[in-house]
Amino acid sequence: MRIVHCAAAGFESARRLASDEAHGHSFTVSAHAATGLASLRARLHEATQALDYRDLNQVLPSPDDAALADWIAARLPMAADLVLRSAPDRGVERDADGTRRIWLKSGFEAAHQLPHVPAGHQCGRLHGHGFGVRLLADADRQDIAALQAAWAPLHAQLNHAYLNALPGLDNPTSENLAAWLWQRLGAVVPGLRAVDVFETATAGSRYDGHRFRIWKEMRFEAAVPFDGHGRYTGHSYLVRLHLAGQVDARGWVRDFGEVKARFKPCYARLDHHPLDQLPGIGATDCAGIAGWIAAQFAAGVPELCRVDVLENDHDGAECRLAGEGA
Ligand SMILES: Nc1nc2c(c(=O)[nH]1)N=C([C@H](O)[C@H](O)COP(=O)(O)OP(=O)(O)OP(=O)(O)O)CN2
Repeated sequence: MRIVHCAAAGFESARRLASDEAHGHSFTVSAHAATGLASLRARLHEATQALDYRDLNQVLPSPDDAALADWIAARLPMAADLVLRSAPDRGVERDADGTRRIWLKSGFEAAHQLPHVPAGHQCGRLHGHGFGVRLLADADRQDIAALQAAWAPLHAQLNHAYLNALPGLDNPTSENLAAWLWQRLGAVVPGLRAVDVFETATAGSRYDGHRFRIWKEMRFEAAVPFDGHGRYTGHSYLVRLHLAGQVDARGWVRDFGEVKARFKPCYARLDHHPLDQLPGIGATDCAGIAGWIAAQFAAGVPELCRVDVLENDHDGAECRLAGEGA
């Protein structure tokens, strides 16, 4: 089990890239590091403040997303993974070892039904979603324009379609959709690293050519000690459970609904409670809460590979288990 702390910051800047007119962005960057949360927060803030309301071409010769992530990483005192977002649909991930992946987010609106779910399951009925899709590819081998070009014909095929009618998608679970997209994009996108499918605002699946990782999010409201003098504060927490594995005969790793149902007893102990009174909890920061949830939940769900807990839009922690850098 490995705890990774997360901090995030934003900056508003202008830049001009080779093919562009000068224009502005609201950038956000989140940093993920195993040690030194206070220093991570402070130095991330310092680095992003140095870019705020700046002409980025005065800072870097070619301030593309990957170069900006390198610039910020060089100003952090510890090894950190970064996720930089230059617009809602694009950005770059930079691992602590310098590996960089660009990402493009898009979506489509479609109808489907899942033919292999148990009788009475809501997803056996004809229904639909505004699906999100995120493509990740090596930054040194791909650019956003090439990803957009590769995605366009697939968008045309999926948007406003009945997914079950498309060849190869007779069982269109999030997992099968991610694998279907991977098969079609792999041939035309050298350096493709992963395909994410966001089925709802709270659930989705990643396929990286080898394994699936699904996630389900829930929110809970809780109190935590604020200082050493008996004062409490509270947060609306987000918990994101990740499960990794292969798909079964139903076409999923585990039903999102089952993940939620299995989490229910744990959820009941968190929601509308003071977290310092949970039996067995150590620290009540996000790291402590994520570790506590992982310990409670992992026994019944061997596919659990990561638990994220965020106390607001900026601050959180990940508890990484087997196969996720634990
Ligand atoms: N592993 C998977 N599980 C489920 C899939 C899937 O593709 N892979 N799909 C479905 C349904 O299509 C469903 O619409 C989405 O599931 P769920 O998250 O349970 O939906 P809700 O919006 O009802 O979730 P709440 O958080 O309870 O509002 C089911 N499972």
